[in-house]
Amino acid sequence: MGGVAFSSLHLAVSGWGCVRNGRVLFRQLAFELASGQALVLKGRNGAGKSTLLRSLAGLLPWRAGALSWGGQSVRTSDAAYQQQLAYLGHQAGMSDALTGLENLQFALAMGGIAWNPAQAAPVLRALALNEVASRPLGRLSQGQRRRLGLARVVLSERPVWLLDEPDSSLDDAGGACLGQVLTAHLAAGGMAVVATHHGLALPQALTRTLDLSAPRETTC
Ligand SMILES: Nc1ncnc2c1ncn2[C@@H]1O[C@H](COP(=O)(O)OP(=O)(O)OP(=O)(O)O)[C@@H](O)[C@H]1O
Repeated sequence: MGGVAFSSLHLAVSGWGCVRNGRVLFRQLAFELASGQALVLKGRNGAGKSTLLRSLAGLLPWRAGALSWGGQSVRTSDAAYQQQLAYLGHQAGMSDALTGLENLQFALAMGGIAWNPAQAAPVLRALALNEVASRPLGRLSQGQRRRLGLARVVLSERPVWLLDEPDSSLDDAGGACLGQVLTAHLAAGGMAVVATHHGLALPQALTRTLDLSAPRETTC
């Protein structure tokens, strides 16, 4: 699929805690990721997977903790940190009126990336989007929308992927595509934090799992 190669990246989270509706979802949470590594977030509905991802993306406040990128302490609002992130939430964050391709072009332009058809073609092909990407998003199925969201992440050229249930609505083939796309990203030196209720086809040696269900003080 080509794409950008990353190297010598390091993300560290320590003492991380989030509160929602006055309830502590987790505290003293810690993990580190280096180039080529993934953290899979597991846990029952409401355990806090989305909250953790959104707090790491700077979309929700966190109550306590420290974050470092490349050995330097950062805040989630810092541009230097934000520029590393590709976040995929439950919502696609795309316009139903625009076609899939137009949505991708717009999202990439917002991230300062010029549309490159030669670079986009293999990604669209790998995600089986060739036939549907020229249709308005509003006429696509949930799984097709999810694949477009993944295409946006892949084409973002960002090293840190924060993915909230990227496998939702995907069929078996889509799940396999997701595994390939993630594996290629890790092989290129990227990193990922991925929430899922299912199994992801990821290289085991490069993947750790953090279960937010039971413990309130979690180190990984
Ligand atoms: N918009 C919101 N406003 C207030 N509280 C919320 C909101 N969204 C979620 N919560 C609460 O925050 C807690 C954690 O929710 P979160 O969405 O992070 O869990 P999750 O592990 O991602 O769940 P799921 O597996 O269902 O996606 C839950 O108790 C939930 O009720």
